[in-house]
Amino acid sequence: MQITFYKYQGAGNDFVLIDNRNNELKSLDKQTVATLCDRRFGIGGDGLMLLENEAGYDFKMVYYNADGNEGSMCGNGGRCIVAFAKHLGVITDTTKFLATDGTHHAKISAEGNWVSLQMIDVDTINRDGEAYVLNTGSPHYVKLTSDLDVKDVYNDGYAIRNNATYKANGINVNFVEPVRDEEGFFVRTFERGVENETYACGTGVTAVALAMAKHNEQFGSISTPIKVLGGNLNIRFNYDGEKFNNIFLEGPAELVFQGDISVDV
Ligand SMILES: N[C@@H](CCC[C@H](N)C(=O)O)C(=O)O
Repeated sequence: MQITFYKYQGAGNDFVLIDNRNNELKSLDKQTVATLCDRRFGIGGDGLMLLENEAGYDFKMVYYNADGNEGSMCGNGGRCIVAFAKHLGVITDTTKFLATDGTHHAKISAEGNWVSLQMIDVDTINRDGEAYVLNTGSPHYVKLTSDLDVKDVYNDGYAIRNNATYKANGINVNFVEPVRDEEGFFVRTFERGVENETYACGTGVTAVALAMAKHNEQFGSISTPIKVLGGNLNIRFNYDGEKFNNIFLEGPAELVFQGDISVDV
């Protein structure tokens, strides 16, 4: 069967998007998703999303990681699917959609390339040694480090993601360093499901911003700029010393190209 796909990127985290409102794709098997996301044998992407109809919502986001498994929440994917929904005419400038972790509200700029996405509230941050472990829609490990620009993120991230604690369910591993002479942080992430470093991870930078507020005992209404390999993101939230709410992940979401490809379904 021939399908039309759209390739989006948000700060270099890239995705294949498909409009499945007519439910033409009844199911996508693991191998088909992995091949579509393959950078040599397919379109290429860190993940694949289906935009589907859902009663009571503007749309539903169905997210697969590049390895073909259905993933948990993807923050940059969420921002990209909002831009896609605007491109399709499903929404105008605000939206309420359903994802695997629940309801999300978002706003998109008039030009359609800047998305502010509300993330789930967070009330638990655990420790694993010096690292912080929390769930922002996907599970994240956050570790402060130095010399992040030359760090071996692939090997160090792989070792943590595959250690005895995390191997079975996996975890996304974020390394973070404060930016010198500027506000905010530089973050590099080894992503579960891609099983490699990506250029950005939205739920990851959200986890970093919350963990760093706890680490630095910063309370109230907070805005945290974060640099990643693929650009700049910003996280806004409230922290009362126990719970984090009104969490917004903000950044670019751009259509790169579109095309047709044949898939076995
Ligand atoms: N790139 C994503 C994270 C996607 C989910 C993740 N790989 C997982 O299933 O653990 C983001 O922007 O949040």
